[in-house]
Amino acid sequence: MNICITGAGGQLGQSFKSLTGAYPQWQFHFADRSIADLSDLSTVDQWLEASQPDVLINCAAYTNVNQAEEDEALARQINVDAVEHLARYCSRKAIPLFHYSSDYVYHTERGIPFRETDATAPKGVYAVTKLEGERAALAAHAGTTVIRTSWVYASMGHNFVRTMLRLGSERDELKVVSDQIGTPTYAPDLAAASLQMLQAWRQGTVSGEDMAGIFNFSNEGVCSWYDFALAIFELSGLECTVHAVESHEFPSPVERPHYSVLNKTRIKKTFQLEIPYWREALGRCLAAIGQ
Ligand SMILES: NC(=O)C1=CN([C@@H]2O[C@H](COP(=O)(O)OP(=O)(O)OC[C@H]3O[C@@H](n4cnc5c(N)ncnc54)[C@H](OP(=O)(O)O)[C@@H]3O)[C@@H](O)[C@H]2O)C=CC1
Ligand SMILES: Cc1cn([C@H]2C[C@H](O)[C@@H](COP(=O)(O)OP(=O)(O)O[C@H]3O[C@@H](C)C(=O)[C@@H](O)[C@H]3O)O2)c(=O)[nH]c1=O
Repeated sequence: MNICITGAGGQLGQSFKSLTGAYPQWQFHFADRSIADLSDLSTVDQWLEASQPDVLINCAAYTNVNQAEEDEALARQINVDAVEHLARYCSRKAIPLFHYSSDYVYHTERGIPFRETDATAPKGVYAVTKLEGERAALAAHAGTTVIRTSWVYASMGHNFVRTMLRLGSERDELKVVSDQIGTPTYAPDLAAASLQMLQAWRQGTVSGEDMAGIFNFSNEGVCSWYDFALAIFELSGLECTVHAVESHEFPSPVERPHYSVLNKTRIKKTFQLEIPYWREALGRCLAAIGQ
């Protein structure tokens, strides 16, 4: 089976790369932006033609939440138009498409872990385009699997863990928001779960129909960004005093949700997944970084 993966240079894309050894029965084809540029669909089509996917996994996205406010056209091109294009291709070929979305699409004041069927109310260009991208993909191809995830980090790339380690080594004190609650997701755990889903489908324990649609996924547990920062410094042994602040004390052009914890019952039950606790996953990430 040919598994083709876009956005190979990102956190999730690289995490898939690190797991290929566990699936010797499958052939993986990775494309970063230099091979398949989602803002130039002819390069995407050429790569698809050459690699002939049996499954397509889209890890490419415009993910800079603040910058997206100024780059709306590009964010929409990558997070919506290109996703619809990929979904149309998968529909024509009758192959599964895996695509990723964000906890930021929910953004309502529910205060109970969000189920996939709950109302959405995204704020800001990034979150709005992520929701539009999900909808476009699901409308174009019934065999689309959308995984909504949150607070993704890895030992490489741009993420909160690496930012905290950098700032913590430069400063004695940091201010971190304590009124935004969610769950971190270690990118290799998300990649591993995605491959377990495909394996269940391939082995016939889960049908293509049951694999399609929207699923939430994050690590287990709940924390604020402040708690997350404290854990990063505690587990890495780096000394830095962290002050809990409210969101308005860390000004940003985009409002983040105060609560975006995901209910993961659907993915756990459908695929019999055991999901690691966020602090344990953070420990593995810090070990991989060498902290
Ligand atoms: N990061 C997070 O906190 C969260 C991410 N998600 C979603 O999970 C998915 C994976 O995110 P993650 O791996 O963390 O994100 P990253 O930002 O680490 O990776 C995104 C990748 O997309 C690539 N990309 C951007 N523009 C293009 C383009 N025009 N053509 C081809 N590739 C492009 C980037 O390439 P380059 O390296 O060249 O810039 C980058 O490698 C995304 O759908 C994201 O929206 C959901 C919730 C949280
Ligand atoms: C660096 C820093 C951030 N913060 C706050 C800002 C923000 O509310 C929170 C996290 O910072 P980030 O820059 O990682 O935030 P952000 O880029 O909004 O992270 C989001 O990225 C997109 C792609 C997603 O889909 C989301 O799930 C989420 O991971 O911490 C502080 O309070 N103090 C700091 O020193």
